[in-house]
Amino acid sequence: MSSLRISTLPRFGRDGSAVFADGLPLLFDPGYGCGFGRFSSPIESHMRAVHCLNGPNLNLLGSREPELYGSATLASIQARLAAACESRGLALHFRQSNHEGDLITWVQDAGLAGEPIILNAGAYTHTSIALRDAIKGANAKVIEVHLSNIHAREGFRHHSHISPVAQGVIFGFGALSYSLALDACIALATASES
Ligand SMILES: O=C1C[C@@](O)(C(=O)O)C[C@@H](O)[C@@H]1O
Repeated sequence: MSSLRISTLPRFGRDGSAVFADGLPLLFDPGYGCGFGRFSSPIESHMRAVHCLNGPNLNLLGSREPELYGSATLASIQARLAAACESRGLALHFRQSNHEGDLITWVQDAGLAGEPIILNAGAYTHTSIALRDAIKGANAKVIEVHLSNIHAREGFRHHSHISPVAQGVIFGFGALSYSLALDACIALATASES
């Protein structure tokens, strides 16, 4: 799996100079091989994989309270993220479980591997101190997502145990929340390495 490059990859001519598919040459190299001529700053990230973890009842998306969660199924969200990841050379580990312990194990594994997580913990968002501790304990980089606007709903959904240990939170955009979270993951990884 190649590392992420938010650009076309250059080809190398016989003389060793780099040229993009559109004919533009590599204009500068800041010393670590990721300076592309059309950009003023390095734009390479070494992020190789993204985890998308989904909690209880999200397997029912599509038929579950569509007025709140929309008509997209979890499989269609997975397909959309997989295509976006593939086009960027990233592996996607997409999982769903109705069991808190599964989510904790997956968060630990991704966190210890240094790989970012897009996390929709479902109702565990509002109840699970154990999940919060897993994020903190494994130093996991988490972007919390929700399909619905949890702050426009019942009071018990307004508190999240995840938010204080997340890098950021995206909610209220339906299935688009996931795509926005992936963009945020990539932007954060890119920024942290430039
Ligand atoms: O299961 C869910 C879905 C949810 O996480 C969302 O994506 O909007 C919001 C939670 O409050 C709820 O328990």
